[in-house]
Amino acid sequence: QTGSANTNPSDSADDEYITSVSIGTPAQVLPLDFDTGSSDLWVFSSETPKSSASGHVTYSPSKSSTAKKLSGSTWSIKYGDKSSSSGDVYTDVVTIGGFSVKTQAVESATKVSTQFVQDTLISGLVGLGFDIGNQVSPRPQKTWFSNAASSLAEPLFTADLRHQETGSYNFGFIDTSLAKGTIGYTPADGSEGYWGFTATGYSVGGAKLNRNSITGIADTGTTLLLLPDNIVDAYYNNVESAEYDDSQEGVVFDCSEDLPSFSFGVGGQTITISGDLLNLTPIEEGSSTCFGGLQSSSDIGTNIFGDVALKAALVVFDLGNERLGWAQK
Ligand SMILES: CSC[C@H](NC(=O)[C@H](Cc1ccccc1)NC(=O)N1CCOCC1)C(=O)N[C@@H](CC1CCCCC1)[C@@H](O)C(=O)OC(C)C
Repeated sequence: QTGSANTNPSDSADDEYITSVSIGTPAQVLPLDFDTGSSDLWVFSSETPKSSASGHVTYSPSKSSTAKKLSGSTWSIKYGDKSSSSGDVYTDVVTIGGFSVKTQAVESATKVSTQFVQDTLISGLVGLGFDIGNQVSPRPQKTWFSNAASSLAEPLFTADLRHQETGSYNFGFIDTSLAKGTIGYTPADGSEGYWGFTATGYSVGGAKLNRNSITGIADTGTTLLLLPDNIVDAYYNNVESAEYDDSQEGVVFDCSEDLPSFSFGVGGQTITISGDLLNLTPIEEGSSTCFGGLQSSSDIGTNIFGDVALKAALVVFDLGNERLGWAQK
């Protein structure tokens, strides 16, 4: 068996990607953000304070004949951007891209931080990280993918995120036609709950790849490509108008500048992110100053190959073989 779900950028900056998920009987369809950087499936629900839930699609377990309360279980989660949520837990049928998991832990939010209240485009997250990262207590729950894996044709999923167009999350199969290049595989380290891996080097503007290990995570839930300062500086030294903007907390530049590409080596392949993918968006509507898709990882403590990098590739999250595959798109 397999599953295939379309995913769409939330806004003109591709800030996040939205995928429709069906929960319960009859199906309640919610727009969720698939996040390989976390391992909890949680939703805005009938238990979320009305003031916080305003403008959001919500899940009502009481309206689902297959919902069951997981009594005594609670959850609480905090993300890299300091947003947070918490609540209690139900199990219900969850269908993604036509594939159903009958008894999936659906974490219902009784509290959500301001960022989530304001982001009315999503009603929660589907964590696609490793089960060890799940935040339900006293008994951690499995992710949707972990529950699905044993029934899928192959225990893997692919992410095909695209700039300002519809992409896909495919489960149980690899559609190689989505990629131009060969898929290069490298070991994935799930010990922290994320999809960790090591890139073998980088280059700017199509120059020869210099060799230096960059250890980081493949994270569909992070907008940017976040790398060490020395690499960020090496890139922006080629962008004449680039400067650090304190209020934007990142490097900005003239929107009119042609940006060089950025490449990194992984699994014996070279993934090249085109210059236009590295211009994220004007800092404000109509501004001629733009915000860079490549920024420093120094205040996070880990390098993150987020959506800006993932948009350049077809990425295979291969749980069965504990490896990540990358192919140029
Ligand atoms: C350095 S880690 C920062 C990362 N967040 C982000 O990347 C958020 C995602 C977002 C987009 C739109 C609206 C709201 C939030 N974007 C962000 O901080 N941006 C500021 C810079 O300009 C680009 C947008 C993050 O916390 N990712 C979470 C998932 C994320 C999904 C959206 C809701 C908030 C939580 C997760 O992947 C995570 O914590 O990863 C860990 C391993 C770092």
